[in-house]
Amino acid sequence: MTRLQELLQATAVVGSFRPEENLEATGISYHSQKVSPGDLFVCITGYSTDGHKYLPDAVKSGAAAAIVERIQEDIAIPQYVVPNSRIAMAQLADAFYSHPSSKLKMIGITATNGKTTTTYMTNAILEQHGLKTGLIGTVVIKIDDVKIPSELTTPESLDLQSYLKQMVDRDVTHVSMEVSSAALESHRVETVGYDIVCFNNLSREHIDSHGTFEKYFEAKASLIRGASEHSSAVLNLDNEHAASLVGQTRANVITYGLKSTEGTLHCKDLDLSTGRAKFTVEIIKPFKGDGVEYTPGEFRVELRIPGLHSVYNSMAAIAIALLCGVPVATIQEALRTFGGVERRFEFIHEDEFIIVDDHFANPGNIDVTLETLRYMDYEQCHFVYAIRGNRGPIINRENAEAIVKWMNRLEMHEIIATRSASHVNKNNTVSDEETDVFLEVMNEAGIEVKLYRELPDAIAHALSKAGRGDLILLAGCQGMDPGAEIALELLKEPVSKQGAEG
Ligand SMILES: CC(=O)N[C@H]1[C@@H](OP(=O)(O)OP(=O)(O)OC[C@H]2O[C@@H](n3ccc(=O)[nH]c3=O)[C@H](O)[C@@H]2O)O[C@H](CO)[C@@H](O)[C@@H]1O[C@H](C)C(=O)N[C@@H](C)C(=O)N[C@H](CCC(=O)O)C(=O)O
Repeated sequence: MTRLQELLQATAVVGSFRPEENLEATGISYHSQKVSPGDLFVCITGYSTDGHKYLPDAVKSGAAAAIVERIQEDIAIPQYVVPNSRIAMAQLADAFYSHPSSKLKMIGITATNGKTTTTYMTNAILEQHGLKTGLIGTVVIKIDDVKIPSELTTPESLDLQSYLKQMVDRDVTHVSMEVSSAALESHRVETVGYDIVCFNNLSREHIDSHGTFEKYFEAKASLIRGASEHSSAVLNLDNEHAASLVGQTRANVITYGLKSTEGTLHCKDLDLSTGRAKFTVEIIKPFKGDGVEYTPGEFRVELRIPGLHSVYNSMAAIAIALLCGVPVATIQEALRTFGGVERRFEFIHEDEFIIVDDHFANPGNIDVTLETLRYMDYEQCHFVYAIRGNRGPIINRENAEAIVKWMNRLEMHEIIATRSASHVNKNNTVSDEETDVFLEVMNEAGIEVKLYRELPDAIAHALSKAGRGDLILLAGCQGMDPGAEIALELLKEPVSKQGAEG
């Protein structure tokens, strides 16, 4: 319980209605269905509805006072006016939970692709070092050994601060978290004091919610630009957007790159022939980590997970771990055993032929996945693609163009596609328009498309063609992701029939 007057010091109150001096807030809430008696209810003007409309419901559930952008005169509880409720909520939550991020080593990672893998890798290294860790991201919220399924990539500020408080209470010291552009734009991480921020890559995803690519970049860049002089910014020099931020932050900048040799860390002698990466990390410029001073030198790294994208993700995780003072031998061991995240270039079968499963969400992701094939030794690739649904034809055109670009480079002339809705969740159906734009791009490029109604038939076709040394790439299959499951099931029995095309 916190005295409301004290709590309100945390934010800029510009007006009030029926203010009360001695009120106590038992909690904070922003959804009318989650209000507990005595709560301070924050009315948020949302994208789809307006939280002010739900103030009567919140009062019925016992809200004692409200934060509003506009006074609701017909509601008799004390109301405090703020210019922006989302910012106010972030500030109030931070104060209510006693500023938990200031008691934790906070690592915030942003990127279009690889945020989940990079946070998982970072967390794996920190755990290998014997630290008590927290993890916040798309898949899970991990509070030491307690795991809670995630609803968003980056939680709403109130939930985030509550998780951080629970981490403090359980003696967690280091937190790796994914920071989405949506979260940055909607002030979810406004009051989080990051010790390390990282920007790995940027490509055209989520532009729909930001309007333009520039706005999307600006949202992501704000994580780096807003970092304090006491923090470190880890930037990928090979990505022009990340590199452009080098001179735009007060943070101590640590850079990495495969192509660029100008930065702090350089990845060289890269071997991707088995798909799994082996490389040397060269410390080019001296820098400081927690309790350690690094001088120029080098060390070898072997990843269990494949792909060029994993190399970039691991370079980010290595830079972060070094900044946290984790010994090189611990980093090497953690990365050698790190098993990866589901559906991120996941080897699901390795025998006479290989089957790789990948979520393939956007052009940036397609680029890194297909570029990995360029370095791998295999006979033929059988490419099964589940056309993306529910995101409109623009992203499907861009995805198709990215696929064509790489199919040409890889000299692949056939793609096995499916628009089956049975394999996607209810929010993710594939429209005719989305399918047509894909077929149009393939047709223009002279690529033969074997279009199957059902994913199992498409996979069965690939399996019937696969020979010794071949690679089957299962790509796409958004939603319930049973592509891998179907393939493994089909492998148990001889393929008797090919599916119905059409
Ligand atoms: C576009 C966006 O960011 N939307 C988020 C936003 O929703 P909103 O502003 O539309 O909220 P709203 O539905 O209009 O409601 C307004 C207010 O009324 C309240 N309300 C609403 C209904 C009701 O019955 N009672 C009630 O009190 C709501 O709690 C809210 O406070 O605020 C909500 C509450 O925090 C979020 O759940 C919601 O995320 C939605 C589900 C979402 O899909 N967000 C995506 C875009 C997102 O954030 N994605 C990123 C990942 C992107 C990436 O991978 O990079 C993420 O971090 O997850």
